[in-house]
Amino acid sequence: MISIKSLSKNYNDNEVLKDINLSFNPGEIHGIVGENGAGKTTLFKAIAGIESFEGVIGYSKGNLKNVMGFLQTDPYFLSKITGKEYLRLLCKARSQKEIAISEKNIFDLPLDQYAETYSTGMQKKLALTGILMQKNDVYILDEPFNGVDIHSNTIINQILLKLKELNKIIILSSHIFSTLYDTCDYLHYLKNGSILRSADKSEFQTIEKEMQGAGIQYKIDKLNLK
Ligand SMILES: Nc1ncnc2c1ncn2[C@@H]1O[C@H](COP(=O)(O)OP(=O)(O)OP(=O)(O)O)[C@@H](O)[C@H]1O
Repeated sequence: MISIKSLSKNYNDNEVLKDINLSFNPGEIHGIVGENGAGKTTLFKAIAGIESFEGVIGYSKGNLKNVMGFLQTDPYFLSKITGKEYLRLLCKARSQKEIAISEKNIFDLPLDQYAETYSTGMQKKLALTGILMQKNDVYILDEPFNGVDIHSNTIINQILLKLKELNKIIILSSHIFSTLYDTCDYLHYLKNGSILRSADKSEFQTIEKEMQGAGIQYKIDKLNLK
């Protein structure tokens, strides 16, 4: 289990995360939803251990960093590294034995091409393939569906359900509610750095309505359109 207790984060005077308390169990898919700038990526970076924070993030099975795959919104690649080299590097980082990389190329990526020349969606698929090949226990996926074609979206959906079946911990963010309905067991609505509401599937619609309705009429009125 991952447990987050009293997590807060400031960037100078900007309090980006405020007293977050959450827990994630194996075999569960959790979705973090919220408007742009709500703090989703900051929360993910804190869990991934690449951002400082106040509070405690605990993992019941040892060092989280050694068993976690983090898919960033815009994955970073070293220059002049091919897709194949990248995947090999990630496998080596987990001391995986030499494996037939081309067999794992489920998104049909041009693996001999430099990763930096890939399109946005291809880069996301390469990074995702890499963390899947690592056979991690925990997956943190920042907008895994964004910029990815429909066919690949379906594949990612199925992968998530398979990971759940394998008792992994999965935490993801998305702005697309239909995909969240398909995959997530729980949703957490992050607003201005605080968890406004956590819900199981039976209450997803409440969160969707809350998010859709958040002051829209007031904002449109302010435009004073004529
Ligand atoms: N490195 C940084 N330095 C200063 N402020 C930052 C930094 N990173 C993020 N922020 C601020 O933290 C807040 C939360 O940003 P974050 O990227 O976590 O939001 P998000 O919910 O992931 O947004 P989006 O849906 O647009 O991806 C924003 O106000 C942002 O400007």
